[in-house]
Amino acid sequence: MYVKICGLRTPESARHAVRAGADAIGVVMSPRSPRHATPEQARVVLAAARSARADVDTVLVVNRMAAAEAAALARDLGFDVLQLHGRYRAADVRAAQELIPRVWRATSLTDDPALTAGAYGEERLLVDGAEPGSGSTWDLSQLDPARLGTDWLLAGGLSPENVAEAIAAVRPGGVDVSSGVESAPGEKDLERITRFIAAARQGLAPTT
Ligand SMILES: O=C(O)c1ccccc1N[C@@H]1O[C@H](COP(=O)(O)O)[C@@H](O)[C@H]1O
Repeated sequence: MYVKICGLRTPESARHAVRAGADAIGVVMSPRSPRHATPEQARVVLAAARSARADVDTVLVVNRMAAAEAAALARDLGFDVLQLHGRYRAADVRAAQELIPRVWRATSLTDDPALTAGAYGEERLLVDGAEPGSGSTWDLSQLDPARLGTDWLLAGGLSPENVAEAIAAVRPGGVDVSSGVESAPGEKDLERITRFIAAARQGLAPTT
């Protein structure tokens, strides 16, 4: 099970997430998010994550930013992957891939009821709730995993307490969390990060 811990802004939280076993770490650059990072914070987080494990996937997460602008930002800051939230077209994904080949498309059943993995040429599809980064859960029973293959990522309101159940329900290739591993908006809780990764990997509900 591939695990991404998102919304990191400090070197301590980045190192911790990677040492605890995260496959990917995310930095959010979206001014309305409580996790919005500056370019300098992004550089520090990337260096810390890579010092813990050189081959960790580093992901720039943006919301409704022009795709070419986001791709240039991801390339210039040295991210491995660009995660696009918003209503993009296949042409936007292709344009972004000219600058950074690894692009993940994040969408929801609300924005894209006919969800199909790879439909826009993205490396990975991330299926989220309707409000990215809100921590809100959504109705997984509305999803038809048969359309999604095996490599898609599930997000939206996941936490150490519910991730095992969510995985059992829809069998994603990976999971992504932001709010659910925080003690307050934008404040990562290292113990919750450890518990989330363990629960996702073991498929067991963790004890509190
Ligand atoms: O985390 C954010 O603040 C954020 C802001 C804007 C776009 C995406 C964001 N995060 C991504 O949202 C989902 C789920 O987040 P949560 O666990 O429900 O808080 C996840 O893909 C994050 O990468």
